Amino acid sequence: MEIKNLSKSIDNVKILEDINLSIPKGIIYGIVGRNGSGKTTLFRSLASHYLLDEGEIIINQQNINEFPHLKNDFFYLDIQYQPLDGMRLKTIDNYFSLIYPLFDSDRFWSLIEEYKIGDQQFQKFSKGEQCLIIVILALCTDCSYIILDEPLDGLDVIVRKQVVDLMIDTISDQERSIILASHNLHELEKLADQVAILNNKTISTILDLTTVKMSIHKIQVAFKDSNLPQFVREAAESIISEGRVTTIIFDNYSEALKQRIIAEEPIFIEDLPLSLEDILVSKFSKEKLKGDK
Ligand SMILES: Nc1ncnc2c1ncn2[C@@H]1O[C@H](COP(=O)(O)OP(=O)(O)OP(=O)(O)O)[C@@H](O)[C@H]1O
Repeated sequence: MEIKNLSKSIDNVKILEDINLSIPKGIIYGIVGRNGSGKTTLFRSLASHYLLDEGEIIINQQNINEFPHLKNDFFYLDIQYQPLDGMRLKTIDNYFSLIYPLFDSDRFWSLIEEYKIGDQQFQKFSKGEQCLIIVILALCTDCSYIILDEPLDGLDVIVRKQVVDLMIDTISDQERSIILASHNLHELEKLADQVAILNNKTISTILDLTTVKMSIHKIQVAFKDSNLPQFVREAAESIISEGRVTTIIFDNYSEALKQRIIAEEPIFIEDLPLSLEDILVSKFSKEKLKGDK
């Protein structure tokens, strides 16, 4: 799917401006943004709940406005409008079978049984159970693009794992993609293949996490006299010191650089796991860091 130059205003206020994204099949694509940055507006635009002011959405080289059947390729339940409240599972099954002619009812009931979900009106299920049901519903449609708004928000570790397993199952045939919003970077770093940052009404950065994680490196180091060698300062993207211990993020870390640091005889040097937050720091902090030196 290609999103080209998408812009959207609500009540004459520009919410999204010139969004460009390319979302391949078979991946989990994260959209990160602060509260109010426009994630839900983007999702409503993709799901054709909103008309676009400008731009186009292209699937297989076809504009979805010119080929309206392609709009059925998006799964998006706008839970702010509580679309399933009042429905029991049987009604939900009937409803989805009506909307999506290829809805797989057998699979729906077998997953409901597998995840031991009882039968009651949708609004009476816990948040985690509601989330599981929504992901199960998405999985049982034939939609290629499954949009989930904060799917793991507030779930305990067990339900979170169940939802994540279902998501991975969903994309495993390489025929579908999951597009999910989050403001929780830790959540996305384990899950998403690519992440787009929504900031100031537009996509400010797109990160391919697999590639990025190979080049960015985080270490903790301490030197006897607390002073960092100048070459380390110059190579670093981010430096945070607490007493003698300094945490450093490098873009383009190499074995040669590591050996050069070791040659300075630090008291200790240790590799640290890299988080998505570190990646963002490394991408955005260079200017600030230079100013601090
Ligand atoms: N129907 C509406 N009428 C007026 N303003 C709206 C409407 N929907 C969204 N907005 C405004 O658009 C901006 C983006 O809202 P949106 O819900 O898309 O953000 P979000 O990134 O999903 O936020 P959150 O992370 O808090 O869910 C906000 O400033 C919001 O007030």
